[in-house]
Amino acid sequence: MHSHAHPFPYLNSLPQPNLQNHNNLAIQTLQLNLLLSSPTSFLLLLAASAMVVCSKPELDTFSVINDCKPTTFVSEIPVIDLSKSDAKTLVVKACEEIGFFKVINHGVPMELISILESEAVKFFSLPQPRKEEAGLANPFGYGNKRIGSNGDIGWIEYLLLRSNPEFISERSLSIFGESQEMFCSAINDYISALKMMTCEILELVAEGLGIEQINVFSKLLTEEESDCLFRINHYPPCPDLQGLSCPNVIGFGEHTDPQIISVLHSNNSTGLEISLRDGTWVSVPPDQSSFFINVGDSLQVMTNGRFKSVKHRVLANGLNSRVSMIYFGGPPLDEKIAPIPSLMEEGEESLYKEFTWSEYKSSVFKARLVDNKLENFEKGSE
Ligand SMILES: C=C1C[C@]23C[C@@]1(O)CC[C@H]2[C@@]12CC[C@H](O)[C@@](C)(C(=O)O1)[C@H]2[C@@H]3C(=O)O
Ligand SMILES: O=C(O)CCC(=O)C(=O)O
Ligand SMILES: [Fe+2]
Repeated sequence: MHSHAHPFPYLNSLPQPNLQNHNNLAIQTLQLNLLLSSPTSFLLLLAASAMVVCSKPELDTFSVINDCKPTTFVSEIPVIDLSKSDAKTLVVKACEEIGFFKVINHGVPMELISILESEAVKFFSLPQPRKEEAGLANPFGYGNKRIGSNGDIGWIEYLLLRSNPEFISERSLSIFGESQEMFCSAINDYISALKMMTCEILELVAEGLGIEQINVFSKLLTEEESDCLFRINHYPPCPDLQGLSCPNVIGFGEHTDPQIISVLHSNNSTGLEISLRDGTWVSVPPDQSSFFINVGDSLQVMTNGRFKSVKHRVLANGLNSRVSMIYFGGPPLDEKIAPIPSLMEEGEESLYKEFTWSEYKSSVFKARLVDNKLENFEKGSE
């Protein structure tokens, strides 16, 4: 089960970028040297390498976090080894206690991840008008600073795509230009590897919860009409933060993901933070060889609140370029989102009204990031 054999024919035909340290250590060092020796060349280098350069007036519109609190790196992020027999118990524990965990021994080939990430970096390095040819995110396409359509902004640029192969090939020409064919298969293979791993995790969840039908969650992602999304986020370094003492800017404001589950990979940059049950924000140490899993709102509902979707956010900074790729596992539009009957104790009632994913989704997409989107779907609310 853990040696997923995917044929990735293009892997050998591509130059293999070394993304171990894909935070451009070299570029960063160069930037620092240039800044000291020649501020003009420094700015030119940034314009060429960092794509979106922030200017002071623009920065005023972003939420700069400069409170100098030391970053708390959480030590207790659960790490689940998918090849171990205790995985199902640990996954359930992590979903109950934090709604967030990291998986290792996941079976997704590192080359697949690296290739996609380096293609993404190439895309984000294109001139702005070229990136906009990908079509502006409303909601799908290239987005820059605006997140959603209700006024949220962040220090971010991104590609938001449907995860089905037809959509990817339809959009790939405008997004990836000449390298589209290879890229298109890399992205489709990445998505199918992620889907397979996500289903494996959801089956562990079902087993760990003692549900007989172990594909009760995973089947929602494998159905033809599943509503899964794929997102690549880029948080460029924000040079104007460099003079500040403890500089951070909101890259992606706090929110929960509305789907069932989200699977995140990032380069070696910090920035992701999760909110623990006591409300403290903790920074998630990056790990390029692992995936991070978020419980989404829909899984919260399907477990009648036993699992809680995790609040998270991303802080960008003055130095590092963060690249993250997230697969969002969503059910078909007409799927009823409701507690799994076998999970309910005798006499236990659903905490939520009846609704479909389509109804939830339209409500979510009218909301701001920070809003508690499930509130209107709780029993007892208007
Ligand atoms: C402000 C928004 C962006 C978002 C749709 C929303 O109206 C509220 C939820 C946001 C979110 C968060 C998780 C995913 O990144 C996302 C694609 C999703 O399904 O819900 C985004 C939406 C988006 O960026 O369009
Ligand atoms: O970019 C990240 O690391 C997380 C972004 C996120 O939470 C999202 O896209 O929903
Ligand atoms: Fe998210």
